[in-house]
Amino acid sequence: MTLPLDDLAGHYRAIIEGLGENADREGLQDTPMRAAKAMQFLTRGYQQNLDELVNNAVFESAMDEMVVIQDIELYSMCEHHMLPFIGKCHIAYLPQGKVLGLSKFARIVDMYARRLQIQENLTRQIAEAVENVTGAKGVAVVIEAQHMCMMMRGVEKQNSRMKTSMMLGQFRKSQATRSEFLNLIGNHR
Ligand SMILES: Nc1nc2c(ncn2[C@@H]2O[C@H](COP(=O)(O)OP(=O)(O)OP(=O)(O)O)[C@@H](O)[C@H]2O)c(=O)[nH]1
Ligand SMILES: [Zn+2]
Repeated sequence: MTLPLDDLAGHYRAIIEGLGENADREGLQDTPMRAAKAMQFLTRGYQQNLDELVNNAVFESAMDEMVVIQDIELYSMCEHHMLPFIGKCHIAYLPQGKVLGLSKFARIVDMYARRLQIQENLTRQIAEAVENVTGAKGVAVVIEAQHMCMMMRGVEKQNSRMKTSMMLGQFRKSQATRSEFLNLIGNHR
């Protein structure tokens, strides 16, 4: 399902005028529709769902050791200011009979990142999705990101990063499992 763009473009025109600009001047004539398409792209996660995305790419496997997918890049939009936050996501899971197609981890990250988010909820949603799809004994997700709302405006801090983690199942119960994961992703960086 794709939402109609004309309404959104009209709202962008109002924003441009609200800024005191002339929406009809040459450089801005196509901007409302362009901006509407860009924003729809940046929030395309609303048009996706987990079942279609995974597309049955869950495979039987006797693998029962930790699997880590590291440094999945992430572009999201903060729900407070509608400004980007950008970073990396690391995912680990302990399979129990089933493994998930590698690309699907990145697709899950994107589906939830490409919405209006706060980093904490994004972290939790990714972890729960991986748990649901794989039935794993445990899932861990760490996100480290920089928020434009803190860099370009507000407190204007250029170097701070936010780290969030969500530990489910064995990663929550066992300090050793958690440490193994954090060591593997080099969490001292
Ligand atoms: N916990 C959390 N906070 C976030 C995230 N993205 C933005 N924020 C914060 O949301 C808060 C909104 O605070 P408000 O005081 O309502 O808004 P504001 O006046 O624009 O805040 P300042 O950014 O401090 O200027 C700010 O502290 C932001 O830094 C996020 O992903 N997680
Ligand atoms: Zn913000």
